[in-house]
Amino acid sequence: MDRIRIVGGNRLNGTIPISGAKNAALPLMIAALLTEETLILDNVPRLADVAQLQRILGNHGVDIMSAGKRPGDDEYQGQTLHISAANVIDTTAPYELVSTMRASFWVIAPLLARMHEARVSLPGGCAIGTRPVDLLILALEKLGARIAIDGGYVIASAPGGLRGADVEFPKETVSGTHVALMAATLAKGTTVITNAACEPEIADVADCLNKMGARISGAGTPRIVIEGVGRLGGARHTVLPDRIETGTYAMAVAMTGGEVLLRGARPELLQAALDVLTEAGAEITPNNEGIRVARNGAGINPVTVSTAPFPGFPTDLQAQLMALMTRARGTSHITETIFENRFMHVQELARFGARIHLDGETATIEGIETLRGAPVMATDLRASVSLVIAGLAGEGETMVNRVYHLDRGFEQLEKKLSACGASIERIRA
Ligand SMILES: CC(=O)N[C@H]1[C@@H](OP(=O)(O)OP(=O)(O)OC[C@H]2O[C@@H](n3ccc(=O)[nH]c3=O)[C@H](O)[C@@H]2O)O[C@H](CO)[C@@H](O)[C@@H]1O
Ligand SMILES: C=C(OP(=O)(O)O)C(=O)O
Repeated sequence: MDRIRIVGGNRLNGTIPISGAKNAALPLMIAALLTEETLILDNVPRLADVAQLQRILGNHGVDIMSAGKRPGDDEYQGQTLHISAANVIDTTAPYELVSTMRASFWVIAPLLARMHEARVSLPGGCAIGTRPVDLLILALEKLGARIAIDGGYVIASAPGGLRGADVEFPKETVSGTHVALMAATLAKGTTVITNAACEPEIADVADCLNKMGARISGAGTPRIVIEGVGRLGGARHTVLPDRIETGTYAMAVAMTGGEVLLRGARPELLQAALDVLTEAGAEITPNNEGIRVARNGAGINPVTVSTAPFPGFPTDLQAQLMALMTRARGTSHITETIFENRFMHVQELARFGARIHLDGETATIEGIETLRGAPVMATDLRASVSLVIAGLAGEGETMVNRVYHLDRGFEQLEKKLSACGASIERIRA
């Protein structure tokens, strides 16, 4: 497996283009199953998860054409996918394909809504907690689906089609909201989702569904109303910029010092994280090209932060913030409220000399002046990139093993960072 080698100590200076959001691109690709017409998606990031979802959709009989680059496109330009689910030939999503990626389970919603049946393996994904799918099943049952679990598969059917209903989530769930939203677009009658997740990726998917002919209002708020329609058609939609990639590079700059323009980033997608970075001592300046992040001279201030659903501080930036705080001038506290076991990076950050104490869902980080490079490995995507951030500041060499996880969510990470002066390279297996 490939590895990433970093020699720490360089400041970051330059421009980093921000890619399309993984967590919007995946449900948008899945939404193509709702129509026999072609859905065209622009700004789709080139990621392992996108490639894996292409395989999964291919197994259902979906045709995906990826348009090549045009003259004038730069090397970071996202791809354009033409996705056509004219003929769904198989409503089963098998274990071998679904087990590596959480979001692939969500195909259950469009398959049920359009084909009235689905057989989908229980999902895998990042090892950050138990991650049940009970709330997704609850939502589909509310919409009239019959569901059984057999041999590790969720078997769902709705012989006469789904029916609109009130779906009230007992806790906010991004996956539950995506599934309920997609399923309700083709249900008979009106669906009202309450306590819906408000993440920007949900609003982006709803925007695209509306372009396809759906009738959705309120996406991005806790109450979404969907009036079911008989069919959806084709559309063209651009994936919104990745707020987690944006926050990750902003933290990398705050860690190393320097000044970087995060091109194409949108501040309103991650205001809570930008506020924390300002408190930590970074200068954040949104402009019409993106967000400029700088830290010149000043040290890193400690912070106290709890993760929370949008618009709070995202759990997907928790590990990166923790890496940054290992070098703060004082003691920080970070509480993880979304996933019960999202601290796999703690023991790996300790290899750099970081001082972190875990007590239940709160980590106490005692900042130190100097991290030292080390061989490290992580078992999930955001934990892996937190090790890259630590490596960029660590004295000497860091080797990040198992980069498979990084490739799931960060497009051309080593190229983007080395273009800004980092000493970072991929060592191919
Ligand atoms: C592909 C994608 O978009 N992944 C994101 C999505 O994950 P994901 O959609 O899995 O996250 P959810 O919002 O659904 O999960 C939030 C919490 O609800 C729990 N839960 C969820 C569903 C369920 O049926 N039962 C249940 O108990 C989960 O275990 C977790 O503790 O949102 C998370 C929270 O912002 C992010 O960290 C992930 O990057
Ligand atoms: C946890 C993540 O992904 P997934 O939900 O696919 O595991 C993530 O994007 O940080």
